[in-house]
Amino acid sequence: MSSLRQPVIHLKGVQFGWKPGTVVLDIPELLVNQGEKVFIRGPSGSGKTTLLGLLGGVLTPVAGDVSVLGNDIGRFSSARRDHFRADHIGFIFQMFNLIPYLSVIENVTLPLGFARKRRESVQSMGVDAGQEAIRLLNHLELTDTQLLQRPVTELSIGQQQRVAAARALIGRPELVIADEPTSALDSDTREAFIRLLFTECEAAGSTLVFVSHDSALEALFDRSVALNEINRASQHRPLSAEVSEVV
Ligand SMILES: Nc1ncnc2c1ncn2[C@@H]1O[C@H](COP(=O)(O)OP(=O)(O)OP(=O)(O)O)[C@@H](O)[C@H]1O
Repeated sequence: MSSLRQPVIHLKGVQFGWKPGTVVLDIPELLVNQGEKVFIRGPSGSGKTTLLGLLGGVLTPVAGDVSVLGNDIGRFSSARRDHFRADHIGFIFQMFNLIPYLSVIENVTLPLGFARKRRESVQSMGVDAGQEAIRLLNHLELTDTQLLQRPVTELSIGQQQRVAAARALIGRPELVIADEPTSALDSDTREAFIRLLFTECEAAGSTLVFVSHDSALEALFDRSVALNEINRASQHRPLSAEVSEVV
């Protein structure tokens, strides 16, 4: 059951370890409200990507609740989590994960093939998938029509990053998760990208969780969360022996 008043993310008593007896994350509570743009910072190896894996239902906690849009996704079956992720969450990965043999537009429309809800969202706008991809790409300042037909491998890193953002945003997912998508860019380009991303998240009503170790970016966001401050595991407290490995 979901309602507009529920937070988009609510982690409660969440623990995760990659191996039995080890703990990477031990987070008593984390709340992110609808429409917030939250920056999560932490040094390399502090568990930022692991946290995003839990939020996206790619990983499941060994203890606690991972509630996304009012759904305790840690208790979903793997297939249900895959559907939930496709329908409700847009990801921007550090390495972008674009498909090299597809064109720019095909890369952007790709998630719609797996996500009925996002497909319907595009249909409800009275446009087709290709038109919506072009609209988003134009908003992200990729306007050269010839470039949009080309394989993504022919694009610069900054251009690929904006393609990855358009792919995450298409179909207006409620949650957009970005994992260090600016690390390959200079600081001016980084900030310009983040501002474009904010504008599009606001237009779509999407909540944004953005992870980075680059604290120069945090002032741009509504809120900044230091992972080490909310994560008791950063004090190297071992998990209880009965905790089993998470696959
Ligand atoms: N697939 C995995 N199997 C085992 N251990 C892992 C795996 N992925 C990450 N880890 C470990 O979990 C810890 C947190 O890693 P994670 O990638 O979440 O950190 P991070 O904060 O995102 O780092 P970075 O900023 O370098 O990307 C590290 O000690 C890492 O070695």
